[in-house]
Amino acid sequence: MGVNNQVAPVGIIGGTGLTTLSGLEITGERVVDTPWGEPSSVLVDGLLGDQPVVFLSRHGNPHRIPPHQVNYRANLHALQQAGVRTVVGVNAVGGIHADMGPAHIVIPDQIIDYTWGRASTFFEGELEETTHIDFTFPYSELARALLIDAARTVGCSFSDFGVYGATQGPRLETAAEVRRLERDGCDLVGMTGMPEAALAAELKMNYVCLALVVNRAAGKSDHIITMTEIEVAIDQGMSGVKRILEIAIGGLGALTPQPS
Ligand SMILES: CSC[C@H]1O[C@H](OP(=O)(O)O)[C@H](O)[C@@H]1O
Ligand code: HPA
Repeated sequence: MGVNNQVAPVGIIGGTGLTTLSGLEITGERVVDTPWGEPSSVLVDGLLGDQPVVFLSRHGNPHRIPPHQVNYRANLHALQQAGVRTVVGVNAVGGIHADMGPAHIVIPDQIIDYTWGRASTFFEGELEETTHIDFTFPYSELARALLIDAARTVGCSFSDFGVYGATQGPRLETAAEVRRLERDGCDLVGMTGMPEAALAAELKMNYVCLALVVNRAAGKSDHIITMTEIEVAIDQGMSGVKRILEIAIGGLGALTPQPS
């Protein structure tokens, strides 16, 4: 994996708080279908600066698809068909690590999957051979480096590491569940990180997560979690997420696909 001069569109999957991407100069919208069903939203084609982008809203637009019912396979397949080689998954998360409070941005380096019952692989049905992809490093290190450099330039509060614990949802966790996640080594908790990351890897796409902490995880503050505090953190932090994307996007577009 490296960089080249051929520009491919970058896929951005927007999550909670990023149903549309302001700043994207929209050039078109496509309703697409895939062998795995319909993606969550239309594909929005546009330019972020000079860089072609394909934007997809993970929970639909308006936000209506809960995390356990997102058709992750259709979303990733649709982006691949659109020529995307690199995908940025933007995620709202709960912070477990003490330094990861509301409006903090995290570019995680690892993930633990606690989800169940989701369609989590393209390798099923009548196959010619069994395939086991390597998933040691679930996020593209080159893409992470670009986001980390961009976050430094923005000067926002961010962490360049973090283990994302992907829970089933749609309910939030109990305090004891969060303590277990912490013992397991999770720094963040969200509901959509998997199988999105693994499906991108199966398609040999570069995948990276750009996470915005929108609340302290259950039991990690002196109050229960409210949608109001989440909305406040989104208002405070999403502008930083967008600035990071704007700065990193050209470099992300130049990344080549993962080697076979
Ligand atoms: C209380 S908000 C929970 C909701 O937000 C996150 O979505 P996304 O990762 O798409 O930004 C989380 O995973 C849940 O789906
Ligand atoms: O606390 C949380 N838990 C799971 N997913 C989340 N998405 C935002 N906050 C959270």
